[in-house]
Amino acid sequence: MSSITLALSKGRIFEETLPLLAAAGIVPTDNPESSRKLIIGTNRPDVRLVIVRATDTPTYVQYGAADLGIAGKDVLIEHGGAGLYQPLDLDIARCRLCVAVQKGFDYAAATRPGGRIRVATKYINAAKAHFAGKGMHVDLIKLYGSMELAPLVGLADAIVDLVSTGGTLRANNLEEVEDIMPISSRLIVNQASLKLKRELLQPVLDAFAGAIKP
Ligand SMILES: Nc1ncnc2c1ncn2[C@@H]1O[C@H](COP(=O)(O)OP(=O)(O)OP(=O)(O)O)[C@@H](O)[C@H]1O
Ligand SMILES: O=P(O)(O)OC[C@H]1O[C@H](OP(=O)(O)OP(=O)(O)O)[C@H](O)[C@@H]1O
Repeated sequence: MSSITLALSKGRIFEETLPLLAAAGIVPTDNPESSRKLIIGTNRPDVRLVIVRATDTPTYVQYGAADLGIAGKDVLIEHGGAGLYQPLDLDIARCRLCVAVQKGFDYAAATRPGGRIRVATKYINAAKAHFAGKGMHVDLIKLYGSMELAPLVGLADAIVDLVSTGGTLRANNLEEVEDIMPISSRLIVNQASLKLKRELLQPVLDAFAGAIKP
């Protein structure tokens, strides 16, 4: 029997995907927050979930280890999108990619022509494209999390990070100085799976499309 595997990350993407799964008649048998299982069954014998790190989701789908998955646009930009079909913006896990600095830092002066700043980020590709678009040279420092700390301890002048409520920036005496782009999560599908398993995948894609909040 043919079956489909959906790659999801724990936390906000899993939580916000539950209603979409329900619309497709799919109910997970375990909650990854309380279970240590990485492969989770569903009420449907032909559908299973694999629980991966958010940044790994496109890789599982690209290589066909999962037929489909849900990943943030931020993650997709860094991955590059090779081998992936991206049919739907699910409009979940919404936030925005921003440049932020410590309050009081003169970003306008530091970014004048000829200026050079150090920028810490997990989002190297997106940051590179943003500053290249402004015609600026920046020194990028790759971090894997807690970017907000970098300007506070002199590691960088600015960060490129995700902002939602702004609470994390405020708590760390930082302020947003540039809005780069809105971010939400997209459905991604392995291109070969879409051809070979269309009969199983299409109803799931259609149900997700119908369940997206207007
Ligand atoms: N504060 C936020 N509000 C809304 N959406 C967010 C927020 N932070 C991140 N996201 C979105 O949710 C996705 C998953 O975020 P999550 O925090 O679960 O993983 P992560 O910790 O960024 O990734 P990893 O575990 O691989 O380091 C991100 O890729 C982004 O698109
Ligand atoms: O504007 P806010 O509402 O404060 O949200 C912004 C924070 O959310 C994300 O972190 P997340 O909560 O995912 O933590 P993690 O990256 O360490 O998992 C992001 O990296 C910011 O730190």
